[in-house]
Amino acid sequence: MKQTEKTLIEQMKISEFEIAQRKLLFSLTSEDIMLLKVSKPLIDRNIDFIVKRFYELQTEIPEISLLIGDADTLQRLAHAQRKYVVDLFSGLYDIEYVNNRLRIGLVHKRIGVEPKLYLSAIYTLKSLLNQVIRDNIQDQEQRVRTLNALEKLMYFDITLVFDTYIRSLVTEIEIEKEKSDQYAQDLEEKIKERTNQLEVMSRTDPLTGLLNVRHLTDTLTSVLRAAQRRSEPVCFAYIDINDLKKVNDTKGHQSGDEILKNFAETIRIVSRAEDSCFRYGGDEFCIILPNCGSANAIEIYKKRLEDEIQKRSGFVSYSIGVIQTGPQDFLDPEELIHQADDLMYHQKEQAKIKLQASEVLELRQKK
Ligand SMILES: Nc1nc2c(ncn2[C@@H]2O[C@H](COP(=O)(O)OP(=O)(O)OP(=O)(O)O)[C@@H](O)[C@H]2O)c(=O)[nH]1
Repeated sequence: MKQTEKTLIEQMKISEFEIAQRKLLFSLTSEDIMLLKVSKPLIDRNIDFIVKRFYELQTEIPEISLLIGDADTLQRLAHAQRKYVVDLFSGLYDIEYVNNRLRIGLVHKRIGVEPKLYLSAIYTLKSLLNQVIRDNIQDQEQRVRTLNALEKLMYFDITLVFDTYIRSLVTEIEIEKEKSDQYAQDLEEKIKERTNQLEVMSRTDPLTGLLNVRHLTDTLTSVLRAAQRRSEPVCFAYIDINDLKKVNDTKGHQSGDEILKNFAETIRIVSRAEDSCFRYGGDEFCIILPNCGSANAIEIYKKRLEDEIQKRSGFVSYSIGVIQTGPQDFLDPEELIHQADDLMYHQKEQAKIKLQASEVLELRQKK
């Protein structure tokens, strides 16, 4: 249920029982109530004087005068004060009476009437009422008991006003706390998001979007451990683009970049979700192929790679070295990388020798 759907009395959890308890707390008896009720005609006769004098005294205090602000507000307040004085001597201090007192605390908090100003106003009002009672009730015993009853009722009222005033303060603090909790939560989420972005950035090669070499050894170590537990083979492929320097020198560095990006995309497309693709650096790439033997790596993976190259860019020449480790004995990550690199280099040399031989043959045939 929304706060605005509850009355102030409900919000403050003040029941008939609670009102009776509070009356008991101040020894506000039915005899007191009777005495106040009996004084009603006397107060009614003097009400204009009481309210007028009350505001004369109140507006002499600069702080209060400033708070009241203008003649219309003063008139509205005087009207409310008149009603309060009448209520004080109504003899009816029920739920509605309590609700009106509770509302005062709320309004005071809202418009910034400090407790000291409220208490001084109550003191002024009580002095004026006491004066009227003293001047007009001849019977000494009745006069003393009426003054006493009025004092008890005004204390009863003050507690109600303070209850809502304090509750308003607490609510304000709770709202601020909620706001700052929300702010802290938002901040935490932003930091988490930013940390994730930074982590992804720290793991990614900016040109190709593949993983960078920083995490190669760690990834390889955990893949090898998992493979060891499951007795599965792992293949490691080391790839180097051929003659990238020539491309850079003849077509420009940007063309070289395009080749690297295109090749990285090709690797990504042909790899499975469980494969990890790295740009090792420069024009070198590595792929970890878990649960894959070298026959599959060469017959299936390499074939898919070549098909995709054909499909995408036509031609890019590369050298590749694929080393299988496991499922029984496993090389350590450094050795695996080293062997794959060696094999790639050997294949590159072989290809160069083959190319040179075919160029010599071509030249001879031309002659
Ligand atoms: N465009 C471009 N070129 C790069 C980048 N990183 C490295 N290179 C170039 O790639 C070339 C790699 O050199 P090598 O692998 O020694 O030589 P290569 O020309 O590929 O010849 P082989 O490897 O012997 O086939 C160098 O010329 C580097 O400048 C890059 O991010 N962008």
